[in-house]
Amino acid sequence: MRLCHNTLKGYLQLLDLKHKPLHDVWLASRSCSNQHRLLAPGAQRPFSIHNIKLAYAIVTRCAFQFAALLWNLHPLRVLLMVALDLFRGVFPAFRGYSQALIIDELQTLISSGNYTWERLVRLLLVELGRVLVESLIDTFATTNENIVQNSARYVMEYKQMEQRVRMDIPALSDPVVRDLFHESDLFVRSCSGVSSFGLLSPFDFIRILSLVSELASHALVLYALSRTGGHRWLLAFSIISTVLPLLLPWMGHHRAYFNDFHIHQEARTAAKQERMRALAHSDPYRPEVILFGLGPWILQSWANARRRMLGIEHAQSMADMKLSSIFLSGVNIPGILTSLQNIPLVIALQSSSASLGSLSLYRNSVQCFLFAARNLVTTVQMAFQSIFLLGAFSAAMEMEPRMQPKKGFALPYRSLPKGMKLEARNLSYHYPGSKTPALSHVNFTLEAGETLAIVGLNGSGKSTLANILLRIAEFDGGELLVNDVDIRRYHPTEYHQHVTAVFQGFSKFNASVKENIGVGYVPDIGHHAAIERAADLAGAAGIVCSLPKGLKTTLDSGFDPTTATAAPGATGPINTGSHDGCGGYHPRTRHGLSGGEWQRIAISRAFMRAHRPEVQLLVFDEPTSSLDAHAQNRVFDTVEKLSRSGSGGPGAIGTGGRTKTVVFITHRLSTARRADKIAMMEHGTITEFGTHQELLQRNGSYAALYRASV
Ligand SMILES: Nc1ncnc2c1ncn2[C@@H]1O[C@H](COP(=O)(O)OP(=O)(O)OP(=O)(O)O)[C@@H](O)[C@H]1O
Repeated sequence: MRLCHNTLKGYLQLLDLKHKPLHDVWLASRSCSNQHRLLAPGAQRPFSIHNIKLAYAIVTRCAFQFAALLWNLHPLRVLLMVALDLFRGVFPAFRGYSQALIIDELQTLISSGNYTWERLVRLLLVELGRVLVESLIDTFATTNENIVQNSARYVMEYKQMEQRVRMDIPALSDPVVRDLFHESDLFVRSCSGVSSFGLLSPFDFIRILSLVSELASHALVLYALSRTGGHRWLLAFSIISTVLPLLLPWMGHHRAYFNDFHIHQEARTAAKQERMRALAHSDPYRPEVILFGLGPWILQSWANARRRMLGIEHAQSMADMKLSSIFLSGVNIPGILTSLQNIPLVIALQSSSASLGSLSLYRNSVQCFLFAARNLVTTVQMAFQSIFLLGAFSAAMEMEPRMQPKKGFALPYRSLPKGMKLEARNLSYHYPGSKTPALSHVNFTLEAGETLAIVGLNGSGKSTLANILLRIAEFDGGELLVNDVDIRRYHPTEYHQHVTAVFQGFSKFNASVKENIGVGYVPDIGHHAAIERAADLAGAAGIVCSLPKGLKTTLDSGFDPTTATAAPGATGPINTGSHDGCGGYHPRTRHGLSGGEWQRIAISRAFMRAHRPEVQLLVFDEPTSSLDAHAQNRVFDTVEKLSRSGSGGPGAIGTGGRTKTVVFITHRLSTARRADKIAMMEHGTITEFGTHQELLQRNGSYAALYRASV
């Protein structure tokens, strides 16, 4: 009755898992015995009943999709791959049989003294043919498998990147989502055998088939031999002595490896060690490392982390030693048991009429069985871990960006002729994990075509407000109406086509000037004229002309994510290089730019699309903080022209009526005077809002206005 109850409970749990979102099943596999903690992303899951149930739930939901993905790539090749893997499994048994026939023939030759070589030569030729066919099939199977594997990796990498670029900031700022993508990435990389689990691959599932067929073929040979020889006890002895060495390392072996505390401590220490190593190797950080004399501190911190790491590794190995006992690890028990397998052979040789060939086949089969069984255990362990990564991959593919409107709620963007109308009502926003709000009850209305300057102290929420207006971040309270429609009803991708911006922390790419500017409007990235026009509007034409290769000059951002060799603010050109396909090396020069020059490149990027008729909102977050007074005025004059229609038809700029709304963020009240309206921000809220004149009247003077903002 009790058993029945437990079975029912287990079944209901499985049913429950079946209905849980895949993401939740994957997350459950990361739970530790300490309920408040999760296993680090990429950590191995313990082999427990709970995890086996989770693995089963993942396999039943994802294996078919994964198989379908492979099938859709190359149906014939996949079929061939599975068939050949099954077929290759029986090769070792064939090999043993063929070699046993040769040994038997040799034994007959020697014992009978009848030297007719004809049959032996025939057997040798057959063996040669077998080796040839085996290696041909092996080569074909490996090539076929590589093609399937590479295609699968291509498709999965593509899907993974597609999801990555689809995700918005609210989704990616969730640490669980970041971990999910991390494990999904491990799964994709594991397709070519590269992952934190070692030589793991989703193709391990297929390798299991091959190992099972190998085991079955050896078992069949052993069964046939022991039946004809009549020595079943020999077979039993061989099996026990074969299986025991496999079981020994497992006996009483709860590895410290799976200890939650050790996993977390190890992950933290490894991260610290890696941070210090990166700091020592990185050139972008070099000026501050030198200036602040960070060398000894880096060394000390790295050494502490390294020593702690070695301590953890030592503690783990001691725990392993304790569990499997010093005696067992000191004496080569598996070796002794393997040599014990020779005993039945010697007895059989003396007591029966068994031939030398059949005994050698017997010995070979036992050895191969042992080897294949060991491989199977390792492969199953790997495949078990792979299942959770597969779960992460499939769950990541199901993720939806958080800012996407639900079906039925979405509306197409509605344009107004004069630009974008913005209306914030009690807008509030908390950064994830932050106790104090970055924005709190922000209220303002900006009519279409008006210019708004947002002024405030550091940390008052200006950039956060800009990101919300640009639909980069999602607010968590209040309302934001764009052209009288709730902004959450617009699809972010569509909305972004109607805005352009210069971010305070704009991107600097290690790429040509052309690409650095052209990404502002990708359809025109190849049009030199469009890029030159944008650079000219931003006052960057002179910079481009002075560069050695003009628009084609490769810029140095000061940060290289792959090699981390470039220095920030480098005054001279830096040499990096690229390898050609023929083993040659071409040194490539990257050109550094000053802070103000980079800022003009970023403004050019925003100007690539600012003139386009569909663009209705221009947001500039501290666009001129590094520019001299002359350049600053020039940029603001251009922004003014860009926000008005010209006489040259749609897209022309000039002095006509307003067609775009402009929001710029500044610390300077003198700059803010250029705007139609000024918003003074303090502690995440707007304390003053109105025209320049209104604010002056309310506060009396600039000084009072400034004090009001402080
Ligand atoms: N990613 C983040 N996570 C948590 N808090 C953040 C994050 N970014 C900004 N904040 C906090 O939100 C508040 C507003 O930041 P915001 O960048 O909007 O200020 P700002 O007015 O633009 O400042 P500055 O003039 O220095 O650019 C600050 O208190 C800041 O510490």
